[in-house]
Amino acid sequence: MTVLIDIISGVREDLQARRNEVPLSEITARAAAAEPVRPFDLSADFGVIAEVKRKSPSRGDLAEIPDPGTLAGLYAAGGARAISVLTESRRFNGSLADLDSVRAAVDIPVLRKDFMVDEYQFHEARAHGADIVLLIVAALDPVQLGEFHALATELGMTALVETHNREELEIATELGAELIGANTRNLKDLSVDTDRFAPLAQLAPAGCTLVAESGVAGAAEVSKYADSGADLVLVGEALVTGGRPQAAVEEYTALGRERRSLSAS
Ligand SMILES: O=P(O)(O)OC[C@@H](O)[C@@H](O)c1c[nH]c2ccccc12
Repeated sequence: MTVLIDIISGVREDLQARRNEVPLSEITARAAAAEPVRPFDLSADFGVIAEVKRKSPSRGDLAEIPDPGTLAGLYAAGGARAISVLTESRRFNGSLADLDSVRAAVDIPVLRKDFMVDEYQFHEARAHGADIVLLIVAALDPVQLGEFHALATELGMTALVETHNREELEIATELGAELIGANTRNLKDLSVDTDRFAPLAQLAPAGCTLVAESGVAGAAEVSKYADSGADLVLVGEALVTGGRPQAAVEEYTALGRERRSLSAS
């Protein structure tokens, strides 16, 4: 069984438990009553989506993060464009409580980073204040992907449509996704190869906002992704383990902007 299928079966079990506590009718009502969405400006300058990530299936425990709100505050002070919060519990040790504390601590958009496979999770994301949700093309059939994209949009959220290869990028393009992620980590075997970004960036539709996901260990990868056309970089591990979250976000943002302006001229 691939890692992705395995993760999703755990996600479905946990979801069933939450659903027994709070039925769909109740979660949709909570979503409708939630704080308004913070719009994510797709036309802004190069930026960093900074992730709150405690653990990962490939690397195990990364950082304790006793207070995700405090970490998010440092990211925001460094100029992060959005905060990504892992809410998957079994492999990433995340939670909706983390999403709540981050949303309360900052005033920039917050991404619920999870394996979204059921309509319930979108209402739940919004009920917990999410402004952006992740849609993983590899995890969904094209019909579901279309339905979930429409649902996220209907709820006012922006969907980050994550791709890993040419075929998935074509599906994201067909969908009309405005925010497309190219993940250099293959979710089927978890290997990262930063060289995967450039060929995908080449294929991205004109006018979309492109996010380079995974594999940023430091400035070198930020430059590499920006030079290949990334509008945003999504960084987890390096920020939670590096000990200087605010300075690193500042540095990556400045560097990416510089590289983008060089490649534009
Ligand atoms: O820690 P990294 O290598 O900076 O990666 C961050 C992010 O790209 C990664 O957490 C991620 C990308 N897509 C995902 C989907 C599910 C869970 C996690 C992810």
